This record gives sequence, structure tokens and C-alpha cells, in this order.
Amino acid sequence: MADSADHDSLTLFASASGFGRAAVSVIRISGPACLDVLKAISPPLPIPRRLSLRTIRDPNSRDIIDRGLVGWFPGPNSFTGEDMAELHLHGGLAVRTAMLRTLARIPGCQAAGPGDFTRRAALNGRLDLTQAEGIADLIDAETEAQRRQALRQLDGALGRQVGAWRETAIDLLARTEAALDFSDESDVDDEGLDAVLARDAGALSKQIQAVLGDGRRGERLREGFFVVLAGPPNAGKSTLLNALAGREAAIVSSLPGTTRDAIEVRCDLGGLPVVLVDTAGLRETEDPVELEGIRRTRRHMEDADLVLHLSPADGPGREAAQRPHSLAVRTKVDLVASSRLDDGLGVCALSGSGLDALLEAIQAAAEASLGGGEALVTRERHRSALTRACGHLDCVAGGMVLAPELMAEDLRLAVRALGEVAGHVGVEEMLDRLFAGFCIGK
Ligand SMILES: Nc1nc2c(ncn2[C@@H]2O[C@H](COP(=O)(O)OP(=O)(O)OP(=O)(O)O)[C@@H](O)[C@H]2O)c(=O)[nH]1
Repeated sequence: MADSADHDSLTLFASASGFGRAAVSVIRISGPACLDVLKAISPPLPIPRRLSLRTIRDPNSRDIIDRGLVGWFPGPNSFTGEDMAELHLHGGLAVRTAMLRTLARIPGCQAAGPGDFTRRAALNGRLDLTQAEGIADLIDAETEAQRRQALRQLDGALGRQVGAWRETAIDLLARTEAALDFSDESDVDDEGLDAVLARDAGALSKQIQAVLGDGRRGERLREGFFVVLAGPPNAGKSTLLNALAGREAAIVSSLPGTTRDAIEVRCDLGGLPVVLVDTAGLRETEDPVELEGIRRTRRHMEDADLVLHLSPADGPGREAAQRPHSLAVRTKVDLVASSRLDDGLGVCALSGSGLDALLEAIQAAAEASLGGGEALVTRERHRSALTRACGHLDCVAGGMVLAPELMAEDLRLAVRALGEVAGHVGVEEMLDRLFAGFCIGK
């Protein structure tokens, strides 16, 4: 990982297209030695930003490694802001290995770690931190809604909004500082300044809070809408999960208590990411392993966005929905005559009957929770920094700090908290954490 000045002067290289077998394999190179590397392995240098067919050789032995396309992207107008190159080679394992081994032997070159290229782009001011997160989210996006949200963030929607709030907070701070520094000079009018500052700080805080009051839609969309399948042992939870997910993900068995821990299956419901969670059956038991499973089930139910309370149609009556975000579902409806069924949701996971209605109900709940406009805040990190900023602005707005020096300090802390979102301040540790989650070559 590029975390020291020494490391930053190295030229990094990595496979940017994964490590499997493919038609084309892309190797990225970025750093000060990039130009020399290209001249050594694939002369002559291509026209910038235009892929050119070249023979690529080991610079020492002059052995041919492959014939492929070479792209040359001189800094600072490259993804990382440094000199960069891309080698589009044949996607075989041996070709890629030979190329990476050759690059590793060139002085000044080093294999990149996860996220190193994006990290350099952020450090060179090509992206702010929210956009770097947008790239990570775009790579991880599994559904259409996640892809759209990540693209919006990569486009800088959050960075621009938070940047505008930060400018306003800086302006408030400048006015306070001016009043402090020149309070004895006649041309600085601090008459009623406290009231004006309090009003403006309050207005800014309200704007931020309006965005924060989005029901955590952005975070939920990244993480998925959690649907927990709960109910007594043998209610048919695992069978239903498999039927809903369309694959055999959970162990299905006729032994009550087969599922001891939660099993999660991610699926795409109408473009929304839904995580179905199969849990241990709820019943009275002395078995310590099963008890632990039941404890975890209860915790999953508390954290769930939606709980499906399953009860077999041939058993006791339908369980009443215990909280607003829950649905009572009758399972194994094939075991009773249709005349004995009530009007609520009922499924036969074996034949698939009733599954469409259940999926529609889950999708409607997910849409109600995740839909309703475009969320700006997509991570707890953003929420926590913005909440802190609001706290400081509210101190100024509420007249809780009377001395102008203290007011200035609160405004400074608000500016700092807002700056953290885009990566202007105090983010070294955060950078390590963020880029560690990237893939190599990005
Ligand atoms: N007739 C019928 N049997 C079903 C249906 N769904 C599940 N079963 C059967 O019911 C039994 C229990 O199913 P599971 O899916 O393992 O039940 P579970 O609720 O996950 O059980 P635990 O893991 O013990 O909590 C199995 O024999 C299934 O084949 C259904 O719709 N109709």
C-alpha cells in the first residue's frame, strides 16, 4: 500500500482485470518510471491516449512476451494524475505472469496493493474521497439501483453538496474571526452579529439535517434490504429461502432445528438489493448450540428491515405481525384444503404457488424503504461527520456559546467535520481503511 513518501515515488503495476483466464488482460502501470518502462518494453512510444499495437518484450533478454495494445496516458491528465500506461495483452495465465514478473524486475517498479491507483488519484487531487468511495461502490454494485447510486457519487453529487455547505460554514467562520480580530475598528459591523450568525448557522444545520433525515436510504441501498425469515422449526424457512433465491443456498431438511445459524442470500428484486436471511427455528430448547442459534435469530429479527413470520398452514393459527415491518406468511399451503386458508399471504415453496405474491410484497416493502428519491449519504462515515457538523452548528444557533471565541471554535470544528467527508482533513487512517477494501489494479 502506498503510504510513505518513498513508496509514492515508486512506479506501481498490477493486473487491472482480475486473475482468471480471459480474452484480454489489462495491466496498469502508474508512476514516474512509466515512460522509461514503455520505451524499454514496447518501443516506440504510442501517441498519448490512443491504443497502439506493439510487440512487448523483456527489456533484458529481448524475449517477446506478447503482442498487444499499449496505451500511454501522460500525467497530470491521467486517472492517477501521474504518468500512466495500460497494456492490453492476451488474457492467458502465463502471459500475465510473464508480464508481471518482467515489470517487477525493472528498477523503481513495484506491484500495487489493493486500491493503490485510486489512492494516488485521491492524493493527487484527481478525485475527492466520496468519488473514490463511488468507484469502490460501482465495482461492488450488484443491482441497478446500487449502480445508479454509485455513479451519482462518482460524479461528485455528495462531494459538491458537502463542499457547498463547507463554503457556507467557512464564510460564517470568517465573519466571526473578522469580528474578533477587528472588533475595535469602525468598518467591521459586529452589531447584532451573534444573532445573524446564530440564524445562519441554524439554517445551515437544518439543510444538512434534511439530507440526514433520509431514513438511511443510501446506506441501506449499499448494504441491501434485510429480510429475515423467522418461525418455528420445520416451518419451511430454508425451503422458502431456496425457492425465493432460486437456488439451493440453505440446507433443507425434515429434521427440526437443522438451521442453527443464519444463512444470507443476496438477490436482486426489481433492481433493488435484497438480502434474505434464513434463521434458526424459534422454540423452547435446552440444547446450548440451538439456544445460541435462537439468540442470533432474535438479534437478526431486531436488525431486520422486514421480518417474515412463517407458520405452517396445517399448524396453529397465523402469527400476528409483531411489528410494523413484518409480514405473517402461511407455509405448506398444499397440506390443507384451500377452503381452510385465510386471505393473507400463503405459499407452497415446493410447487412455487404464492411465491410471486410474496415476492411482490417484499419488493413493495423494499421500494418503500429504499425508494423515494436519490439519497446523498451512502456511508456511516458521511453520516457521522455530518451529524458532528450539525452538533457544532446547533451550538452556535442555539446561543449556547456566547463568547465569540467559542463560537469561532465551534464553527472551525463544523468546517473540519464537513471537510472530512471529501477528505480535506484528518483522513490518513480512513484512507488506509477505504483503499484496503479495493481490488488490486484499481
Ligand atoms: N408439503 C410441503 N412441505 C414443505 C414445504 N416447505 C417445506 N416443506 C418441508 O418441511 C420440512 C422442513 O423444511 P425446512 O425448510 O428445512 O424448514 P425450516 O423451517 O428451515 O426448519 P429448521 O431449519 O429446522 O428451522 C422439509 O421436509 C421440507 O421439505 C411446502 O411448501 N410443502
